[in-house]
Parts: sequence; structure tokens; C-alpha cells
Amino acid sequence: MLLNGSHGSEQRVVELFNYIDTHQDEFVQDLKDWVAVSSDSSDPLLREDLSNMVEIAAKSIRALGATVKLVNMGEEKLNDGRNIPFPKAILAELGNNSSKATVCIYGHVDVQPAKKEDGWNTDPYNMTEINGDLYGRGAADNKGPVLAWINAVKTYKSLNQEIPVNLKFIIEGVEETGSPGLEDLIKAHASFFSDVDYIVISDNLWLSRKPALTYGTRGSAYFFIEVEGGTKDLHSGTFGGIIHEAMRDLIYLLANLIDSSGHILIPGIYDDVAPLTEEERKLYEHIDFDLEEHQNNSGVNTFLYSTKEEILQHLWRYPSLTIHGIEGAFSGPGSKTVIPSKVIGKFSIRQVPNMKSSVVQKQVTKHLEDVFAKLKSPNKLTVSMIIGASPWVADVNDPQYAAARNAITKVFGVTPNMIRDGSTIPLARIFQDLTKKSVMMLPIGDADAGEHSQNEKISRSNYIQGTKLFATFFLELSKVHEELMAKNHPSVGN
Ligand SMILES: NCC(=O)N[C@@H](Cc1c[nH]cn1)C(=O)O
Ligand SMILES: [Zn+2]
Ligand SMILES: [Zn+2]
Repeated sequence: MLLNGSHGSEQRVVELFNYIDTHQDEFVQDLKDWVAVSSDSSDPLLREDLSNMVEIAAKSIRALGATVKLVNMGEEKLNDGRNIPFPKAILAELGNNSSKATVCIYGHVDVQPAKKEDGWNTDPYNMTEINGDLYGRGAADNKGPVLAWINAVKTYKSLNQEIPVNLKFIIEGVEETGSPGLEDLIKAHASFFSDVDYIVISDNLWLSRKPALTYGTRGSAYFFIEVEGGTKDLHSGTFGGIIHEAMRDLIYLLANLIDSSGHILIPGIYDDVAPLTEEERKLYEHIDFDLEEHQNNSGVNTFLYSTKEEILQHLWRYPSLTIHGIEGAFSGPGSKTVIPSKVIGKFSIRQVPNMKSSVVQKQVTKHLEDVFAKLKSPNKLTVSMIIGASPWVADVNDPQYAAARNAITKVFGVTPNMIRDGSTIPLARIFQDLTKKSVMMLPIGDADAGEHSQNEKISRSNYIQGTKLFATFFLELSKVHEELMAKNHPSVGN
């Protein structure tokens, strides 16, 4: 039952927080169990553990009393022409009280690759607590936050407290490969999302030690540059010196993407970038950010920029280009002397408002074809964009932002650091465009979480305090929603 009045509400919060504190070791063990599943989505042929991880997550959500469906996300076309199904996604719902707000929680249970020999201090799949930090692949991105949502709901259920909102979950298993098939899934299950009032995502990091609210992310346009020189690899002694080597062409193409100052060399790439207004420029002044701390967290000696404003603008609102790797090139130990016949260079462009993936794709393709033409190489060039995820920016005046601000203040005693994020969560813009509903990001990842890096972690404090934050957010959102209902606000209802 909902305890009415401020005293009742405060008493509820005390009970919730006490329960979360006294059961934190259970919650940590649950995260250890999840991290132990190597749900790496990068290799299509190694996804058995990933499908198992989706089932584990479905079982945990079902144990809350939710109705859970595992739904298809379509098929993936492999290089050899075969099609295999993507891991299923979870659609779940708990509660359908028409007087309550309906919140849809998004998360993902797939992770980036991780091997101990990459330089981890601990086994990436054996979560290890050291000095209050929980080290393991996926601890922060995104298993910890997904479990924190589940812990929050479990707390209400265990205390027999009425959950203040209706809940829906969409949990996927291929976010780290750009959420392929997600847009079609949301279209195919439009009825499931039709009564959702708010979408909340917790798949990013704080920017400093100060709790944050995120209102923007960059997109990701991911490209393959394939250069094919022949039908087989060749001995570089027997053939080196007389052929146009594919690798040489590729390196030249990659070298023409970006210069040493970080400026992207693709003609027109900056044309659609939203101009920096005086209003936006002022926002950077109030952001809590410690440049030296961020540099220490990154493990690099120096950044391309030296001021907070320049760094944050180039992380959030200007595009960046990163070269990730070369498939087919020799990269193992030793000194193989082969000439690879086909190599695939991989890079991505983090897109910002108002860039469009379709425009970027044309610009990139034309630029690479023009550069390649100068080589007068007989080799075959193929440029493909395999991911085209758009940037996302929210309206911080959406009601759920007020609820989240109140929840952060209640749990952490501070007002939130209003930030954007340089990473990509494809679902955010897809949801915003398809459902026209409010999308918000409520991060609990530490600024030094090391997402995608060696020694990724979430602090026990952020995991447990984050669970309290999510539990409080449900309460605060129910208050905001009731006020809107009372005013018959247009954003309420469908
Ligand atoms: N925590 C969000 C995240 O890491 N998202 C990935 C998504 C992505 C983009 N291209 C491929 N995967 C990211 O790298 O931003
Ligand atoms: Zn990630
Ligand atoms: Zn993530």
C-alpha cells in the first residue's frame, strides 16, 4: 500500500534504504553471478553464453512477478553468407494500474570482449572486490545498473510495499554491436510500448564524483573499408615488390581520415554540426569536472585540449573519428611474413546533432573513393557502413527529469551534474523518434568505471546507492505524475 503524506513517504524510504543496505551482499553476489557469464556479443559465432545470459536476466525479472516475453531481434548475415538469429530480447511488464505512471526501463546484458591477457589485474569474468570496487567485465556496462533496477523492485516486493509505478523492461543482448534489429523490434511491438509514459536508461557514467543526469549522447556511424588484392595470401619474398599490396592501400586510406590534431579530413563532415550558441556555451561553466582526474582515469598523459569547455564540447557536441582495427591483417605474436590478400579497416565516427547517418555515409564513401583513385591501384575497394546510430538529446524539462533530480537530492544530498555523454545508446534516439515519449538517462556508473577497458568496475557504493536511487526515483516519479494527472497535463496518458 502507498503510505500517504510526507511522513509516510519518508518512512517508506527509510524502510527501503535499510533493506537495501542490509541485503547489499546478496545484491553483490547476484552481480558476481551475472559477470561470470561471458556474454560477449562481438563474435556472432560465440553467443551461446550470451543467450544464456538473456535467459538468466529473464528469470530474475520473472521472479519479481513480471510477465516476461523473449522476442526475436531478427537475423544476422555472416561473412560466409549464412544467417543466424540475433540473441532474443526481453520484454517484461509488472503492473498496469491506469492511475500510475508507466516507466519502461532499458538495459543490455551483453558486454565487450575481455581477456585476462589484455592486461586485467583480475579475471574479467570472476568479479573481484578490491577496496570497495567491484572489478569485472560488464560490472558497470551494463549488468550492474540492470541489476540495480531489479534490486530496487525486489526491495519493494520483499517489503510488501506497493510499487509506485507500472514497470516495463526492454533488455537486449546486442547493444555493444550497435543494437541491430532493435528498431524493427520496437516497431513490431508498438502495442507493448503504446502505454509507456517514460523511458529511462542507465547505461552511462558520471563525469566526476558528483551524481549526474544525462541529457544527450553521440551517435555512431561504424564503417568497414575492405581492400582486396587477390584470391590468397602470398609470400612476401616470392611476391613482395611486384604487386599492389592491399595492406598498403588500406593504411593510406586510414591515414587520410583524421589528422594529428583530431580534425576529421572527410569533406563536409562538419557541415551539419549544430552551431554552438551562447546559451549552450554557458552550460559548460556549471559542470562539475576535474580535468586532471579525468586524465588520470583515462591513463593517457595529455589530451588534445586543455580547458574543461573544449574537452567536454569535443566529447559531447563535436564529432570524433576513431580507427579501431584491421581484420585480416597479421596481429599475432611472432613475425609472420605474409602479404594478406584481403584486409578490412574498421573505424567509427561519433555523430552529433544535426548530423545524419545517410549524409555521413555518402561523405565517407566519396572521400575514400577519391583518395583510393589517387593510388591508381588495381585492388578492389568496398566501403560499408554497418552501424548508423543517431545522436540523442532530451528535453530536460520533461517531468521525469524533475523526479530524477529530486531522487538524486534525496539519496546523495546534492543537485545533479547535468551532463551529456560521448558514447552511443542506439535505443535512445530510436525510442524518441518512434514513440515520441520522454527518454532520460539516469547513470550510476562511476566516472572511473573503465567501460570497455581493462579492469572495468563499479564501486559497491554506486551499485548500492544506485539501487536506492532507482527505488527513490519510482517514488518521486509517482508524485510528479500525480501532480500532472491532477492538472490533466498533455504529457500524461496517450
Ligand atoms: N554504454 C554504452 C555503449 O558502450 N555503447 C556502445 C554502442 C555502440 C556503438 N557502436 C557500437 N556499439 C558505444 O560504443 O558507445
Ligand atoms: Zn558499452
Ligand atoms: Zn552499455
